[in-house]
Amino acid sequence: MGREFLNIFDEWADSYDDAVYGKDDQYRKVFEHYDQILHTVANKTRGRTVEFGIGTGNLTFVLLKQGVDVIGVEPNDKMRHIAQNRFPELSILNGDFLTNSITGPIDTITSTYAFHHLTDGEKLQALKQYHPLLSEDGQIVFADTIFEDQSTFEKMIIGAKNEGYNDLAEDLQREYYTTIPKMATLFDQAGYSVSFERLNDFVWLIHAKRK
Ligand SMILES: C[S@@+](CC[C@H](N)C(=O)[O-])C[C@H]1O[C@@H](n2cnc3c(N)ncnc32)[C@H](O)[C@@H]1O
Repeated sequence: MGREFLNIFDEWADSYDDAVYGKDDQYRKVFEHYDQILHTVANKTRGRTVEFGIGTGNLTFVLLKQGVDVIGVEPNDKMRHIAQNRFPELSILNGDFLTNSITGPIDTITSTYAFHHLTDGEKLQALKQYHPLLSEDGQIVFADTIFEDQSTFEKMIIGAKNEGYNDLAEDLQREYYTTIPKMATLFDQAGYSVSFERLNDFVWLIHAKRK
């Protein structure tokens, strides 16, 4: 479940790092301040940490540099091999947000640019699944594309089309991007208090603690 977009990363794996560092016009705004976003997430991360959807390992790199005890989880074979070659010593599991062999206690669950691969129903399921695995002061620190409300979301799709960014417009309509009010409800229903902080025009920091 939540694995329906994995084939996109078979194609994207080799050029993914070019996109995050501004070489793909369509995604320039999505990845604006990418390194700063990774550092914002890493600076909030502490203790035994699980990172989902590590991709080529860019957040992982920052976490390891900061001495964080991290376990990576990545379902796409190509992405996982890139990351494993980059960090031969690191434990990187073949799993996803919902199906994995992670056991608690975990102090931080983190992820960047990946939680939108789950439907809102699956997001709720994942958040409920993590609750008993988190230590008493455990936390979730995500950065992902999310919109203030439905009308902002629709304007971003129209904006992408007007710019001729058809891949981006298609992506925004294909994957499971959600809105802040909906995400806040999901965290509340799963037993967390949550806060949001804007990191660029598309991406917000989502920081949650067990209630
Ligand atoms: C846009 S990339 C983000 C990579 C990296 N976290 C970053 O910030 O650059 C999304 C990653 O999420 C992974 N992914 C896709 N579906 C997933 C799922 N259901 N559970 C966990 N990871 C998933 C993809 O394989 C890909 O590596």
